Amino acid sequence: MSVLEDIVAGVREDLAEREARVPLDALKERANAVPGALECLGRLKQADAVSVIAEVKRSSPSKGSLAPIADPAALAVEYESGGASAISVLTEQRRFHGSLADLDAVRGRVDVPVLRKDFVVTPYQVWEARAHGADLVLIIVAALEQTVLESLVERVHSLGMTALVETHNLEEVRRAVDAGARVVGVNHRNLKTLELDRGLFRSLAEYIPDDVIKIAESGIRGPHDVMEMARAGADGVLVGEALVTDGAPRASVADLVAAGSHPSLRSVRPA
Ligand SMILES: O=P(O)(O)OC[C@@H](O)[C@@H](O)c1c[nH]c2ccccc12
Repeated sequence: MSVLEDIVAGVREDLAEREARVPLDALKERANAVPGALECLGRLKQADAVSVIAEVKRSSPSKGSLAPIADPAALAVEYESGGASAISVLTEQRRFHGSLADLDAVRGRVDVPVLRKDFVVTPYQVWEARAHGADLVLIIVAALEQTVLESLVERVHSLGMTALVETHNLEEVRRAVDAGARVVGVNHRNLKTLELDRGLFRSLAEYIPDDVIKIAESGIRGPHDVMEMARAGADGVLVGEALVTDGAPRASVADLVAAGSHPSLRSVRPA
């Protein structure tokens, strides 16, 4: 079993328990009662800037424990005041030590879009994301059959949210685009082997259509990497570890944001 399959198996078990507790109808009612999802496309693609999606992440299968993060909302507020375009919240429990309670806490304290970062395999989880105030939902191509992928992306969009469709190779980029993705992420980390390839975004970017927003994910260490991703065509970056481990999240986000609008990048951006 790959790491990804193992994680998804755990996610399905936890999901069955929640489905037994909160029936879909009740979830839908709650989803319809919360404020509508924020528009995300304009925030993720900005002229002369790289959007920074800053992540609340305690732990990961590749690195183990990263930071305790007793107050995820306080961290998210720091990210927001540093200039983050969106906040990513891991809600997977077994490997990443996240929860829907973290999502609720963050949603309650920031005004920027919030991403539910999990291993989404059924529509129930999409309703859950909306019911807990998410504006963006991560959908991982490698975890899904094409028909399921298409229906999940459609469900995310039909609930007014935006899907961040994550890929790891050319075939997955094509599948993401076919499924109607408006935002495609390239994850430098392979979720099946946990290996990191920082050159991956650069090699796949040209296959993502111009009208699709491009996000480089994982392994981004600092301003230098943000500039490199911008030169390779990234509209945004998704950063977790570097921000949760360095002790000055607001300043670190601000440094990444500044790097993304560095004057030297003007020549690489289409006018
Ligand atoms: O902590 P990093 O290396 O900056 O990575 C953040 C983010 O890209 C990573 O957490 C991630 C990207 N895609 C995922 C899918 C599932 C879980 C986690 C992820």
